[in-house]
Amino acid sequence: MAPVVELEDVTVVRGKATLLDRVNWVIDETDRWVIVGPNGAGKTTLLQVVSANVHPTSGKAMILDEVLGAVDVFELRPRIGVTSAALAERIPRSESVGNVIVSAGYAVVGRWREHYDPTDFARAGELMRQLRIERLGKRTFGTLSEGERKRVQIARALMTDPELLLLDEPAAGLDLAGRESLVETLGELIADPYAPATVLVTHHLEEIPTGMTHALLLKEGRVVAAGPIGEVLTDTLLSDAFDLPLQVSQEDGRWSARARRAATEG
Ligand SMILES: Nc1ncnc2c1ncn2[C@@H]1O[C@H](COP(=O)(O)OP(=O)(O)OP(=O)(O)O)[C@@H](O)[C@H]1O
Repeated sequence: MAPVVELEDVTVVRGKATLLDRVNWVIDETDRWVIVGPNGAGKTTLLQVVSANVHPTSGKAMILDEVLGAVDVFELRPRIGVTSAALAERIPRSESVGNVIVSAGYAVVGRWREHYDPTDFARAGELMRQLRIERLGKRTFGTLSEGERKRVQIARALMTDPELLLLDEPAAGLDLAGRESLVETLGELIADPYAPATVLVTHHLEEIPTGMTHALLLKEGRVVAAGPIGEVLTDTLLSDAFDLPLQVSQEDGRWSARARRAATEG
């Protein structure tokens, strides 16, 4: 089975800045990846490459069997579900939740005169149930809480039955209960063997749902480590990525990290 994503020495340069530096990465169909790294490490840039929104300056990016640069990205993008703060900002606040979700089929934000089939609405309804937002269908996006908005965006990202799902900091800005509830829902989603290959970007290990299989650590545009999650989220590698002595723990499939306390005398 061909990988869903294959990056070979992908480098992205803007002016004098190297945002990604010779990144090699393979995502297989059943993989659920988490990308962790400090602010400015290049996480969002990496997701932009994988979502066919940024082309590598050099290197090769193969996404869903297509080579970036040699494919019509407008055909490729509907095959990839994305949630990000930047995308959320483009959603009209006056749009109903149902329309925010169903309009993903046309890759538009803001429903206008597109035609939708009853199956589209049935699919949107099913996703709203899965994301536990079925009661919000008629509400406008602008009236939702941050947690509800995140769920609507995930439902929208899944609307086209994507082959790849990219979640850029899905739990950012949520309170503790909201985070825990969303992390639980994400865990349920990715536990489905038919769920698409998934990549989740986060700053916080506490936001990693159970069932994530792999992790990639980024620092200054470079991959510090990539592989099975248990081999990557270690004290040593995470401390290296964040330039801070860290202690990582895992319990019941959930992760956390905190600064290691300096040894005290006496
Ligand atoms: N067009 C650009 N020109 C120059 N530098 C850029 C440009 N776009 C992004 N950068 C820089 O590239 C680096 C990587 O940015 P990116 O947003 O990918 O990081 P990130 O890991 O997602 O960060 P954060 O965790 O803060 O969201 C940052 O230092 C950013 O300032």
